[in-house]
Amino acid sequence: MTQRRPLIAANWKMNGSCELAVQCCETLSQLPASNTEILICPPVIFLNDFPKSDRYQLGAQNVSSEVSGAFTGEISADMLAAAGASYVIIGHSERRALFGDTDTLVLAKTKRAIAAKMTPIVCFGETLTERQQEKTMQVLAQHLDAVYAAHPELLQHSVIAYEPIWAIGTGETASPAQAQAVHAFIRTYLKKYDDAAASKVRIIYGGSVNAENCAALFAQPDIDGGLVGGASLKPAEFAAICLSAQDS
Ligand SMILES: O=C(CO)COP(=O)(O)O
Repeated sequence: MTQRRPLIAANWKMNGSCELAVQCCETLSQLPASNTEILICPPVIFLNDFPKSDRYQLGAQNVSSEVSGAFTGEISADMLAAAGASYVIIGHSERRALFGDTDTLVLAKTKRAIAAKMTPIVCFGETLTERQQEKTMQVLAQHLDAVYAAHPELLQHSVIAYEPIWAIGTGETASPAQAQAVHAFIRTYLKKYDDAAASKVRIIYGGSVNAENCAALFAQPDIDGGLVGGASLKPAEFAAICLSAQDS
């Protein structure tokens, strides 16, 4: 890791309970103070089950692209911020694949999050077929362009998550070298939008991160933390992952 502040984010997806929230707080509150930023993104219904703490921040897993109005089932950026979310995950591959989150929506949601003073964690990643066809960088470039080409000013307010779709929930992680190569590509590519912001932006890795494989990933120069799914539902393992980021 580098001079950029490490960020370890838990994406609970549609899992968890208020009991897990309580357990998670207790476990994280025992961690020694450090420079690592810890973030929990539970289903929004549980945001209020987390007591305020300087050990962790809270985030959401999605946000409406609209400000307010007749959008049944949606939650606006201002509402999430008022509920205590300081981050929001945008464009997760599950949203893109299952809920129609297009590049256009990802851009609109990113703008809304920033306008509400939240930090968007904007997710990008290739499918297995795209990787096998050696199209990873091309696909990423296209999706990065969709958000940042016309709006380079958004980059300084963003966190980027690289989540290869073939590594999500499969137990198959990108090797540290594979992940580093893509993170370095993303950082270099982003320099054309804003050189200073590209050096500073945190690029976190997601896809089967666990307590065993995290140290080698976090030791890579362009990997600034992790976006953790399954392993974040086990408080002790998530705490171990957070500790590992402190040591790297
Ligand atoms: O999608 C992810 C985080 O957003 C990764 O999920 P897993 O850690 O369960 O593979």
